[in-house]
Amino acid sequence: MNILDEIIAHKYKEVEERKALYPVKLLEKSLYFETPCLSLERYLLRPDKSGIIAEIKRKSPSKGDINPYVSVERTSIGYMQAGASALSILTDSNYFGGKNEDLMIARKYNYCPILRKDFTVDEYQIVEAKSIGADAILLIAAALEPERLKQLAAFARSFGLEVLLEVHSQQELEASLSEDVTIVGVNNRNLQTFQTDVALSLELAQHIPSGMTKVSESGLKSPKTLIELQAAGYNGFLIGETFMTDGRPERAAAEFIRELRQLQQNLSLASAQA
Ligand SMILES: O=C(O)c1ccccc1NCC(=O)[C@H](O)[C@H](O)COP(=O)(O)O
Repeated sequence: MNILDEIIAHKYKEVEERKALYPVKLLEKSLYFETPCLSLERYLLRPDKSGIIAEIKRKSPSKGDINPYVSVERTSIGYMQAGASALSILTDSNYFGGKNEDLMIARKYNYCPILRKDFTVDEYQIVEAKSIGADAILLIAAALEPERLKQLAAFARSFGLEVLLEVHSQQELEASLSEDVTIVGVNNRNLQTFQTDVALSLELAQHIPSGMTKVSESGLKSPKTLIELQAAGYNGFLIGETFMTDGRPERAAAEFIRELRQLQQNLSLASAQA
């Protein structure tokens, strides 16, 4: 069994337990339930922003502990002050050390789109995502049958949540697209080997229908790589480890974004002179 299959099998059990503990009616009483969502897609396309979705990730199956005692309040505020476009909060506890409260803290302190990064397999988790203040959810093509994925995407949209569809191949992409998906993420991490390779994003870019917002996910370590991805049509960049392995993730993000802006400025100067 690969790690994704293991995570998904565990998630089905976890969701059944949560349904018994916190019935949907209880979730619907949340403070955030009636609040309109902020559009992740719109923020990723804003020219004044970096396109970076900065992630809070305490641990992972590939790396073990990364930053287990991170302050979500300080880091999320710092990420946004550094120029991130949005936040990604891992709420899976068993494999990533996250919790719903992390997202609720990020929501309390930031006015920006928040992606609930979890392994969504059931409508219950979508109601939960909305109730804790998320603006978007992740649906992973490798974890769901295409028809099931489309049902969940439609359900998410009915709550105003946007969907980031995560794919690893052209086949997954073609099988999972629907009118409810406008943001496609290519995950550069091979979940069998845990190796990351940005070449996958560069290769799949041409197969993502125009009009979709493209996000490259995982293993993004340098601003130069983002410049290359931008040239291939990517507007969004999901970054976790590169920031979280620094004792001060928000400082790492600020340095990264400063360097990115400098590279972008050099490029536009060069093209103006040409
Ligand atoms: O990160 C892992 O080890 C992992 C293993 C199995 C499923 C998902 C996994 N990661 C989740 C993510 O998608 C990443 O946290 C996200 O794309 C950011 O990646 P990175 O910048 O490399 O931390």
